[in-house]
Amino acid sequence: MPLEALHIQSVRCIKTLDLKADQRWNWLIGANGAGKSSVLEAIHILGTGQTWRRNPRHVQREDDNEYLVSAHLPDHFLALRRRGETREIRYDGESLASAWMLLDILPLQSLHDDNSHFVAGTAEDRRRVLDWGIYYADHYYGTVFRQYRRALQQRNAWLKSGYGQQPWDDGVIATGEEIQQRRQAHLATVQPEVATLWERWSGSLSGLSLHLHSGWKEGLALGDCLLRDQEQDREMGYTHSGPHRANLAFRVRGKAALDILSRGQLRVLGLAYRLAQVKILKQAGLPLPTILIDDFAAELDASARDWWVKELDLLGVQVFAAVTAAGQIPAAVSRGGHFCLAAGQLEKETAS
Ligand SMILES: Nc1ncnc2c1ncn2[C@@H]1O[C@H](COP(=O)(O)OP(=O)(O)OP(=O)(O)O)[C@@H](O)[C@H]1O
Repeated sequence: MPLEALHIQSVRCIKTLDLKADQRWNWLIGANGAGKSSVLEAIHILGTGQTWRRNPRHVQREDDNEYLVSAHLPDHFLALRRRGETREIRYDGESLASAWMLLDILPLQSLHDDNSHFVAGTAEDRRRVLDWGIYYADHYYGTVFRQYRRALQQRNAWLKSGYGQQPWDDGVIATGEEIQQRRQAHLATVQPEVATLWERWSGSLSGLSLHLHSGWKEGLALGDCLLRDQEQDREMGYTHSGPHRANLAFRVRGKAALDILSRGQLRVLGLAYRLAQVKILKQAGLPLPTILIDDFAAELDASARDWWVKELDLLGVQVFAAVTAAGQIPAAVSRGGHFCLAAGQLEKETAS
């Protein structure tokens, strides 16, 4: 569901900002500190209820005591207001009970910092990216994921306190094994698409493979692992094995991508993965996300930028991308909205 218009109030350096969005390409242009990431983060907050790993209190503009982000979507209006610890989300005037619902109202694929460099990031970064794709491709995944999280929280609370009767592990085991199966099934679909996209860009660097480590000892059932590690888990006060410890490894010709690719190549590989996630949604006729790209040009040469925007253009998605100068925008996609920012304000808005 593309954004049609956006209103931001008191987010980071932005006092108030209104923009009319293009259905496809929206370029945020400005020097360092101009407020480009602040616009992208405001959209991210509206679509997820969460900030970009910052302390939520620092998102609010200094000297203001609440912030607001709202958007017109086709036939709908979505608004999120936060004052201190209180957050209110309204969809067509009705209060939303849970921020989870935002994920389906305004699907977003956010590419920023660790999310953009997730191939070289932490296992948690890669799990988050992996789960994002499965959430949108597999309708039941979100439910299983939440059930697992709840069961794991109960188990960990018991491990920490040591009081009362141990909760049954059945819930953790059943949902944990199911998460692993769904992740594997999803990767089987994504892998050929990633390989095709990667080879289209890299040419000679073929032989890409993805490997999912379940998060518990290979060859053992999750239940057996939990039983085996029970004493250790009690000593440490948390559960060592399960899909919350899974990892996704990228290999090129049998070697860890991290060891043989350059920073720029690692970013392209990550982007190929993110493009493949959207491609399989498109093939399945599912709603496509709006793509938020912070620091579009970082570590990419002109040919990598051209490759990326061409692939995004083929997908037909709405994009918001930040660049420090208009010259970084590839000619093929220089159409759309150009929003020039300085000191948190929109200085010039042009549309073609
Ligand atoms: N809570 C806040 N209140 C006021 N200003 C803030 C707040 N948080 C951050 N800022 C300021 O907002 C400005 C814009 O930051 P932002 O990250 O949006 O810039 P940017 O245009 O993305 O820059 P870059 O190209 O360097 O990434 C910075 O000068 C920052 O110090």
